[in-house]
Amino acid sequence: MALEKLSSNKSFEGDLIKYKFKSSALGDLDTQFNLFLPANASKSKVPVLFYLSGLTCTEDNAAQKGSFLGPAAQEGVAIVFPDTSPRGAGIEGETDVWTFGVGAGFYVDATNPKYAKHYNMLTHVTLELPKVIQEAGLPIDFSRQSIFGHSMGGHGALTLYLNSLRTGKKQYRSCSAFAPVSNPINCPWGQKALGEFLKGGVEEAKEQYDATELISQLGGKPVHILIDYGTSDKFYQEGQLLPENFLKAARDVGYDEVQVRVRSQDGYDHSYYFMSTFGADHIHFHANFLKA
Ligand SMILES: N[C@@H](CCC(=O)N[C@@H](CS)C(=O)NCC(=O)O)C(=O)O
Repeated sequence: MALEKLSSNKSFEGDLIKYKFKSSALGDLDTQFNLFLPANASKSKVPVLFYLSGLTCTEDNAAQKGSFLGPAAQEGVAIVFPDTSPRGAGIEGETDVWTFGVGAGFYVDATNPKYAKHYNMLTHVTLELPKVIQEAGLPIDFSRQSIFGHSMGGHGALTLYLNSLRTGKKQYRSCSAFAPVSNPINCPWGQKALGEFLKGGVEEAKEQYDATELISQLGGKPVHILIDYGTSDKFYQEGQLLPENFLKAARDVGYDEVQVRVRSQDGYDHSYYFMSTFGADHIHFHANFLKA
C-alpha cells in the first residue's frame, strides 16, 4: 500500500500534495487523494480534517475551489480530500447515471455482492486512508480528526461522525456539512444508491447510513454539528437534501442550537460559490475542537 506522490503545489505557505495508491478497501484498484499540509506540519504533527465531496466529484474539486486551504493554513490543520468512489471496477451499470456508482459511492460499505468487492468507501475513509497516511510517516495526529463534506459528502460526513459516536469509537471530534443529503432513505438519490449498494436495501440503511435516523437513535450523547444549506439550491428545492427532517429529529431528542446548528442561507445555491462563502466558518468551527 505504498503511496506514490503525483504532484505537490505550495499554497498558503503549506503544500497540497496528490498521492496515489492501490486500495485494498476498493478491491485493489488505484485510488488518489489530496492532502493539504500546513506549514507548521514541518515542525510537529497536526490535526486533520477529512473533506468528503459530492456527486460527480474527484479529490480535486474542493481542493481547487472550496477556499478551504487558507483558513486551514491559518489554523494549522491538515485536510485530506479522498475521491468519491472506486474507479475502474467495470461493474455493469456503475456509469449509467451521475447519481450512482462511479463518482457516487455514497460512503457506504456495499453488501450487495455485485458491488461488495469494490464499493467500500466507508472503510476507505475511516480506516484505510488514516492507515496509509500514518504508515507513510506523514505528520498527522490521528487522535485529532474531524470531518466535513458537501451534498453526498455531507451525508458521508454526518453518517461517519454519528456512527462513530453510536459505536463508541469517537473517531471524529466534530462534523459539518454543506447542503447534505440529510435523510437519504426518504429522497430519490438515497433510495436509488442505498437500495442498490445494500442487499437489504433502504431498510438496511436505517441503522448506519441515514443521518436523520442516526441522530434520533443517539439522543443525548454530546455532538458538535454545523450545517449550512442555501434556499436557492435546486436539489434542496426538489427534496433531495431534507435538512429540515434532520433538524426536527435532532430537536425532538433534545439537541439545542449549540450542539446541532442548521443554518438556512438565503439565496445561495448548491455550488462551490456557496461553499467557498462559508468554508472559513466551517474550518474555524472544527479548529475549536481539534485544538482544544
Ligand atoms: N451533473 C449534475 C450536477 C452535479 C453536481 O452539482 N454535483 C455537485 C455535488 S452534488 C458538485 O460539487 N459538482 C462538482 C463541481 O461543482 O465542481 C447535474 O447535471 O445537475
